[in-house]
Amino acid sequence: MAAAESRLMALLSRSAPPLDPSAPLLDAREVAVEIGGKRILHAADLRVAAGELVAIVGPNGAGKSTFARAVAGLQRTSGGSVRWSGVDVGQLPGRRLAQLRAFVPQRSRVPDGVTVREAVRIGRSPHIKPLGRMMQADHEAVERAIARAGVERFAERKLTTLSGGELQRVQVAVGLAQEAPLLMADEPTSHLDLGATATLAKLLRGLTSDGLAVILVVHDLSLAAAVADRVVVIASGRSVASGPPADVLVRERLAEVWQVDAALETRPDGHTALHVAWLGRQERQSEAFAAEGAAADPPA
Ligand SMILES: Nc1ncnc2c1ncn2[C@@H]1O[C@H](COP(=O)(O)OP(=O)(O)OP(=O)(O)O)[C@@H](O)[C@H]1O
Repeated sequence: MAAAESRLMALLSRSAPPLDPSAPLLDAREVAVEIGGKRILHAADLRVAAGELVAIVGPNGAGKSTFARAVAGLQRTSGGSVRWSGVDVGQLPGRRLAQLRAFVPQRSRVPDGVTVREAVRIGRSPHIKPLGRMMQADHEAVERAIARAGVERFAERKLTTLSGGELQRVQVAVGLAQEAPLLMADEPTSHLDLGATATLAKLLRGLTSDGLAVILVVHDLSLAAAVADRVVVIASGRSVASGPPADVLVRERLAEVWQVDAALETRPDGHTALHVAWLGRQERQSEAFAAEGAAADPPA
């Protein structure tokens, strides 16, 4: 047998090592990523267990999406380790990985001519055998995902005709149809209005009540504080803090990482708010001085 042929046979027959149910669902340590010879991610850690919702937060360009893609096995790493139920991500063939985690991307290519229902069916494909057909259970999973993400109303519409918020909910439905034990979503609320954001927050929390794990990359810190069991802060390509939102999103850290004067308020009834000095103390003072000056100046 030619060498290339035997390599192909080995690849096709490659079976992944068995998962270790006692290991964390996801255990990522000191993950580093280089793109085009440039270090994008230096060292980021993330551990997630079943039933947990972990929010990844951090400033623009900090490396959150790169980290999420790296742990999902969608981005080559240059250092550290990523293990899913004890197995190195590099040893998990694509279909196997797709049965462990669903990934809802921040942006995705919208193919021409595909309806919402067809897109959600594609999300179910990791469960369909190669050259196989969808079974009754697969159709049911697709309909469940469509209903749970609240996209029934436009299920027959073409993806290209949807608004940004509608498309985002469809992407969540595509992820849900995968019925993986962990759902990762990169900024799934960036186009959603207040009500749709609250609905999605309840949906994600509901998944954890069903024993699933959720990783949410999100900018809205008050939302992160409301829904997450833990937050991981990424700054300049490193995870710099991890823990319960009230412990991590403290005033000093908000000032250090986001350079804003802000404080998170978490009330016992579950309401959260981020109080931000939007214009900063100095600007507000100088504005006050300007106003005082204008009042003192006699009209010309
Ligand atoms: N393919 C690429 N080529 C070059 N640079 C890249 C590439 N992908 C990401 N980067 C850079 O890596 C850094 C981290 O990007 P990433 O998208 O992970 O940040 P982020 O924290 O998710 O940002 P945001 O909150 O703005 O979405 C950014 O400076 C980005 O420009």
